[in-house]
Amino acid sequence: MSAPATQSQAASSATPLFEAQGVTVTFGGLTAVKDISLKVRPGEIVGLIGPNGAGKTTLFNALTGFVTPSSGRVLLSGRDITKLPPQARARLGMARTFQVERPFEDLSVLENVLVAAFLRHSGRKAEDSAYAVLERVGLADRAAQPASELNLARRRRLELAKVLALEPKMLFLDESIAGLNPPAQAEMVGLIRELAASGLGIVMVEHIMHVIMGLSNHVICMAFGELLAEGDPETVAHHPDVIRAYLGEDDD
Ligand SMILES: Nc1ncnc2c1ncn2[C@@H]1O[C@H](COP(=O)(O)OP(=O)(O)OP(=O)(O)O)[C@@H](O)[C@H]1O
Repeated sequence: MSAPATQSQAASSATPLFEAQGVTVTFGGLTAVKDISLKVRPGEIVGLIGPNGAGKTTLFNALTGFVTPSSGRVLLSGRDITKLPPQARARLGMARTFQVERPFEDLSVLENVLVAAFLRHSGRKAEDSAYAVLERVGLADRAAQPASELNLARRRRLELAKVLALEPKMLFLDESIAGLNPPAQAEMVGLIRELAASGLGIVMVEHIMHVIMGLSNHVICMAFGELLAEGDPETVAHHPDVIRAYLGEDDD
């Protein structure tokens, strides 16, 4: 840590891993997301919060290529990917989970992960990679079990395993924790922390306030499509506009 940064290290830390610049999304006359910007560096977790209908999912979709912004830019390692579809972004190292996990129910846990692992590797290497990912998420002992037999907590971890098998640099997590019981929440929180510590950049949408505040390095709060407040969790949690926006909302 004490050695001076080389020029290339300095350059790479100057360019965020992922960046959104003034992203706006309109549906007909409705502006669902207005002029939102964010940066994510390797190992950093950015949390998106906001009351229902604030535009979080729409922003998330715009960041991951499922919706095209009406204006603004999305960059991965400095490269403009605004117009790239999700599959092309996946090849460049971006992966997302979905709010409702959709495994291939009839396939085993391992086979589900293999489907993704084969997009990166072939033959034995893909199998080794899939096993390694199952170890990482704590599902190795369930490898042979049909996905349909997993409980919700394990289905969430399988969803995560499938995206990790794509070997992303940037991970987008859409409510991976909501709906889980407290022990399963704690497990998922630990897992997400480990993923960030291993150098992944993470953007997460989550309704459970104490979870997102505990995990995020930087929090962005939206309301009516616009930025309401951003900063470290403490600052955002105490921001009067954020408190006002959440009055009457039962977040957890
Ligand atoms: N495909 C679409 N067509 C038209 N309007 C849409 C579309 N998707 C979202 N909207 C509208 O955009 C606004 C933002 O919705 P969005 O789902 O992004 O909010 P959210 O913060 O994710 O809400 P929640 O927390 O309830 O999931 C809402 O008014 C919604 O009705």
